[in-house]
Amino acid sequence: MVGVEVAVEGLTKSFGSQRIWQDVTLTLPAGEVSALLGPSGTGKSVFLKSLIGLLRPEQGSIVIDGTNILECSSKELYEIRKLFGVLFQDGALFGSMNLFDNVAFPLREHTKKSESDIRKIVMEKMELVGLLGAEEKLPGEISGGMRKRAGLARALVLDPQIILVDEPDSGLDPVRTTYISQTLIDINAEIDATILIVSHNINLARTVPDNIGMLFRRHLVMFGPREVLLTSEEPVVKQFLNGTMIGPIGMSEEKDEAQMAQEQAMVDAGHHAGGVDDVEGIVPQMKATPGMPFRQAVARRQERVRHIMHTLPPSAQAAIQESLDETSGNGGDYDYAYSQEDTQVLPAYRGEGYENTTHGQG
Ligand SMILES: Nc1ncnc2c1ncn2[C@@H]1O[C@H](COP(=O)(O)OP(=O)(O)OP(=O)(O)O)[C@@H](O)[C@H]1O
Repeated sequence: MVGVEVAVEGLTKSFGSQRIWQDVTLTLPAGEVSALLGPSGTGKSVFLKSLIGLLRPEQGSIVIDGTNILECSSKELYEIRKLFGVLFQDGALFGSMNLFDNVAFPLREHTKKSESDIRKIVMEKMELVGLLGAEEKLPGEISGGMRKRAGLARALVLDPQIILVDEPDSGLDPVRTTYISQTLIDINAEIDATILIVSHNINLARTVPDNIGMLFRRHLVMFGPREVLLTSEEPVVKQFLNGTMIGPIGMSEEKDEAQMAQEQAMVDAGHHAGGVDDVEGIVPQMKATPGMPFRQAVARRQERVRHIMHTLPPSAQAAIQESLDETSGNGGDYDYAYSQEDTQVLPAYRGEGYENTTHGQG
């Protein structure tokens, strides 16, 4: 079963007189992984909360499984919400419950499953996120990365068709961020859920999603196949992807012309603009861990993108054509990104944070 599509049209949200974003239109393709990027404060979390009906945009529609959740009854909304699994930034665990009970919570709340069935499901999800053995721990006793993975396990127990993830990288080091990214890709391979990740992590944006969108200055700058954003010449997109100070994104507010000119002059005079050196173009997308099912979303997306190819900018078309050529050459088989040695890192990592993990001896 492939996850369901989420179709957003003309969505506008304000708090009082503060407009957060307006006229946002995008479709999360069924069963694919999408990411929504944007500088801090552009309303990514507000967008995510709107999709599950926790916040109510004043205009537009959000159609999920044939139902516009902005117009439906609360009973219908309740049913639609059951399709979702949500991972909030801090994992949103109950501090007084151990990880097992936290993960079991939605099952006890929303199903009539027996305790032995619940145990089976909980242990399966704990294994998927690499937390087997930590069931008895309290959220306060584990690292932020483990809490996130426990939150992810809990988001998965009702077999969601849509998974929303709010900043999976917040508070994690780059390596842990990559592991959680890998877990999300593996989950997509395994259950074919529609996934939306909200983030401002550049590495994650470059390597994880099939589709990318970006919010800036109260508008959706773009949304489409990853190649469109990753090859974009749009100044705000280029600045974001390279993390430099040069461009329209400022420290707090948007910059004015005078400030941009002043910063450009400093850089011209040899001042480092920060960020990495210009990374151009596209790096390969993460693949499911060897041993996981083949990620069906890849072929589905290729088929979909083939049909809209002529509507995309030339640079994106060229990048897509290149990836199509690569995969058609060997009968649609993708070579694995990880060597045998790399995969052996995983079990060791899975013991991360347990008290009896042996540490190096200096
Ligand atoms: N319930 C609320 N009531 C009033 N204003 C809110 C509410 N929730 C969010 N906001 C405002 O909406 C704006 C966008 O916030 P949001 O958290 O969605 O940004 P974000 O893009 O997710 O930022 P970050 O990347 O820093 O997490 C902020 O100005 C925030 O103050």
